[in-house]
Amino acid sequence: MTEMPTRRLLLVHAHPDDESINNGATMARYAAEGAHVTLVTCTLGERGEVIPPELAHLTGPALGQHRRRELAAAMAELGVQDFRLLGGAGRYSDSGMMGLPDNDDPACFWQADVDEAAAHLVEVIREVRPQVLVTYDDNGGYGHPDHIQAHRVAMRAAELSAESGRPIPKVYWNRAPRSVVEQSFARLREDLPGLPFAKAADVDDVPGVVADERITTAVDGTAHAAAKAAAMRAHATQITVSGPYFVLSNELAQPILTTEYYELVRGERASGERNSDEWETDLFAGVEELS
Ligand SMILES: CC(=O)N[C@H]1[C@@H](O[C@@H]2[C@H](O)[C@H](O)[C@@H](O)[C@H](O)[C@H]2O)O[C@H](CO)[C@@H](O)[C@@H]1O
Ligand SMILES: [Zn+2]
Repeated sequence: MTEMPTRRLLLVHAHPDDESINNGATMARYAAEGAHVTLVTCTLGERGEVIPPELAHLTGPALGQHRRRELAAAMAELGVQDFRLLGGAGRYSDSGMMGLPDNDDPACFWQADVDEAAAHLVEVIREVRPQVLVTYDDNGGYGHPDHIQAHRVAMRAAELSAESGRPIPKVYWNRAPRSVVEQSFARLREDLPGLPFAKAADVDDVPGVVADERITTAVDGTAHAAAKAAAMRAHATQITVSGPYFVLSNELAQPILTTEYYELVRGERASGERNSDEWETDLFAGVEELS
């Protein structure tokens, strides 16, 4: 059995595309640096809207299988080889946007038993033994049921791991500092006339936007900007990219962030001081001393 790399990162996401949007630069950077990056995706996004007209016929399981191929293509762009579906392909289906009757589908992730779903994730944690876990905040970033459930399952799995004597040293939520997002949108509004997009989204449309003070960690992935954009392009049913900007099927332009931001919610900041002005610059900072 080949020796696992010293540094091991586990990310838990709701649909194919979330990993590239939220963490594409971080994943590419750590994979390039030799860390073991494991992605667990909870559904195949079977209820997603489809952007390209020539693919508009794809719905349900056929869309899910297509998005599974998009995910594999995106992982190739990021250099990530370990990517899995929670409980195996098709175990949990896309729940649709909050409030829709789709949310009541017994097979959808929103209806999943959290402990049962977390047990599938604990199996991955026991195998990979990650020092760092990344997931969404308790609102799933923007209130989508699958994102909220992914948060609940990831945090429950971290709790179960700790209870069994295998705590994950550091747990982070995806975040975006309001000042950085506001500056990015100011540039976007200036550039908008030259883009193939008609409208800009609002700052608060960006998942996980919080006051700068909530941010603990900024991972500079600028060197991997091209890989992140290519990974987002690979999710062609969901994302259209133009330069440093993208739209989802709602056609509202957003900036592609290549420094990606996090809030440490379990474990100790490397500096050992909470609320210090200095942001961590490495998710693994201090881990060696911890594990
Ligand atoms: C980024 C993300 O989580 N996308 C989800 C989301 O898709 C959005 C949804 O279709 C919405 O109605 C559109 O306006 C928006 O543009 C889409 O991004 O929800 C889908 C259904 O659950 C999911 O498949 C998709 O991955
Ligand atoms: Zn999603």
